[in-house]
Amino acid sequence: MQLTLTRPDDWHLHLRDGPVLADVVPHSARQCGRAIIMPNLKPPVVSTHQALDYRERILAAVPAGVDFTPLMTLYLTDNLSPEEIRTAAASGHVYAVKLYPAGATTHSDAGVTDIQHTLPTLEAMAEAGLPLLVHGEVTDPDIDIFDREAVFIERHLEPLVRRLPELKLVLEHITTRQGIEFVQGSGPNVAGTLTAHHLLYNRNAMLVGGIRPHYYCLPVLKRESHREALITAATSGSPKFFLGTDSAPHPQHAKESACGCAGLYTAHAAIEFYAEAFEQANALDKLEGFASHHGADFYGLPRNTDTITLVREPWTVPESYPLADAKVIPLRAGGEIAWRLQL
Ligand SMILES: NC(=O)N[C@@H](CC(=O)O)C(=O)O
Ligand SMILES: [Zn+2]
Ligand SMILES: [Zn+2]
Repeated sequence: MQLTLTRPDDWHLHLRDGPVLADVVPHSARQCGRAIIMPNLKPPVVSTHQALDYRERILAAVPAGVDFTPLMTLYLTDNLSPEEIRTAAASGHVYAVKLYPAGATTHSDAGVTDIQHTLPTLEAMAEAGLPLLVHGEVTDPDIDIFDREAVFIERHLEPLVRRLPELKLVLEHITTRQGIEFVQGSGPNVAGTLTAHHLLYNRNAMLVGGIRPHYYCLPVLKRESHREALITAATSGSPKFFLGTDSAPHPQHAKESACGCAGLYTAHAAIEFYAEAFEQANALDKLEGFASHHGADFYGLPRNTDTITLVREPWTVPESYPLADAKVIPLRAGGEIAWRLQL
């Protein structure tokens, strides 16, 4: 069996920086035409100038003969100015701004402490048509980690959408039924990305039979009823939902630790994982819209014109991939994947 689709794009990707680029960029570049590159470097990408420099370093790691366009983003802080938004939009290479609540996830210390502080900047974004990408979790220590997405929507996103109804907004890596309902209940300028791992796994994968750090990410995997809501949305054909892997490489030692980092590495087989999830839901006919059309349409970019082909031919994922002088343990390490990308 074979499946040919318009080349997908990844609307949420972490590539990191420095020598690891040479190891991780080729994985995404062989599948995706474009990717929205997350700005949570250390220090974060907070200016157009930094984003353009980072873009050059990514391009230098794209293998010869491969066409891959990094779509850069800025990291929203309490201090990002409306002027910088206009510069970013005019650069032609910055496509969105990322909101991390301070302390919510990996490298988010510089994040926003109060969305109210950023309103003039968000207004400039609405004017420029630059989307706000949201890591939607509260950081309030009183809120249970499994409830942090739902509470963020109620406390912050719903008021924000009421305050700035014209702002384009993407709720990233949705993990709950409440996240899906928020996107469905909002206007056409509000969309959501879904990761392959949240479509394939519930929290048992992380916690049954031992604690499995390579399934730990933020927002954390949720219970099965939430996963089912994500699958229903992804396979619904709604243009509001599209592919964003959130592939987030961490060195093996940083994850296999008493305090392991959040993030799953899925870029080595992203489209194959999504194909598996859609096949399980009997909805392979909906994969192309989700992976290759809806995101480009939302961002107002042309769809890719070339195609990829997946063949139903199982292969075994390596136990690890190199990550500069360390290793990254990919999702499904040592296990089988049903679909293979034909090169
Ligand atoms: N998803 C994760 O668990 N981690 C991401 C950050 C993020 O997307 O929140 C990372 O940068 O490692
Ligand atoms: Zn995030
Ligand atoms: Zn992410």
